Amino acid sequence: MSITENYKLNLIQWYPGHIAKAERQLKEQLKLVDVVLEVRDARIPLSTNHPQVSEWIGDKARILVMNRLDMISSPARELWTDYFRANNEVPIFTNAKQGKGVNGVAKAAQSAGSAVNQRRKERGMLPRAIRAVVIGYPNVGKSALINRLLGKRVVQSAARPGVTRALRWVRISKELQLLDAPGVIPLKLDNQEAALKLAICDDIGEASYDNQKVAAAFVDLVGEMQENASEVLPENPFLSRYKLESTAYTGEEYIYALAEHKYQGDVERSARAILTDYRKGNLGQFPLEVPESVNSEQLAVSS
Ligand SMILES: Nc1nc2c(ncn2[C@@H]2O[C@H](COP(=O)(O)OP(=O)(O)OP(=O)(O)O)[C@@H](O)[C@H]2O)c(=O)[nH]1
Repeated sequence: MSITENYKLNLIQWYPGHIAKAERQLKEQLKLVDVVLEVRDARIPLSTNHPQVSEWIGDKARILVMNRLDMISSPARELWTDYFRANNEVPIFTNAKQGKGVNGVAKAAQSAGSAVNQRRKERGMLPRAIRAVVIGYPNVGKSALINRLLGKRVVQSAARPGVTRALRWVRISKELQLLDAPGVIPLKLDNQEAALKLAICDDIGEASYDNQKVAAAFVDLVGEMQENASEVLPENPFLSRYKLESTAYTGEEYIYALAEHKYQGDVERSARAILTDYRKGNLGQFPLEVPESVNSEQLAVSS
């Protein structure tokens, strides 16, 4: 049985009308640009990939940005780099909060868009600035990336998922323009394994899930990763943080045991602490997905 089935998780956030509207807005934004900067959460590169994005982008140039570099380990980064290279993609890893890797994104956008000016030249037209848009799932760091590309804080960047609004062109350089409003990719939650990881990473609205179930599933997921992909994890994240060994418990039992051990029996507090600690990096820096041989689907399936 999979972890999500085990906890009867049914994570749903967006209404169909809301999804259709977000999709329409995204397609409008995509029509305006030469280059698409697609931001994913480096902790969950597959779960922050919407299966229809490639179709929506069509033949426009795409730069794949793996944000939250600071939240994964170096072996995880290497595994993902190799995985994407094998698929003919060169991901750019960024920490948009601190600006790391962001210059590389601007350079890549400019060179990816240079074909536009080549075509204009062939038609006897003058070159123009390359137009780009940042797109991605809610809360992956789109606004933070735009702000860093601009070098100042003009786009609201919030810890709350889904805080994004109206359209304007902004100049990054003489050669590069950006839509100041990021394109929000509607969450695809019919894959519950992916939805669980989005919830753990706070890339989904909090109202839509039960902290205790999600935290319990997270503990189980980490346990499976310790068995299958230990090279990307710290040795014993829960023991180090809470002085309470996790391996003897199921995720659900652990939430209760931790509540007794540290939070006067308050299970909700225990669950929230675990999720917050992962999101803040207090359990160490590690991803929830690794590619290929130890791939995420396998990790999500318990015996
Ligand atoms: N640790 C870390 N935090 C980041 C990084 N990038 C963004 N953040 C933080 O993540 C939160 C969400 O970032 P935003 O830039 O608002 O994300 P967004 O994708 O624009 O979100 P929506 O507007 O909800 O679609 C903010 O608290 C940022 O400071 C990063 O690389 N590392």
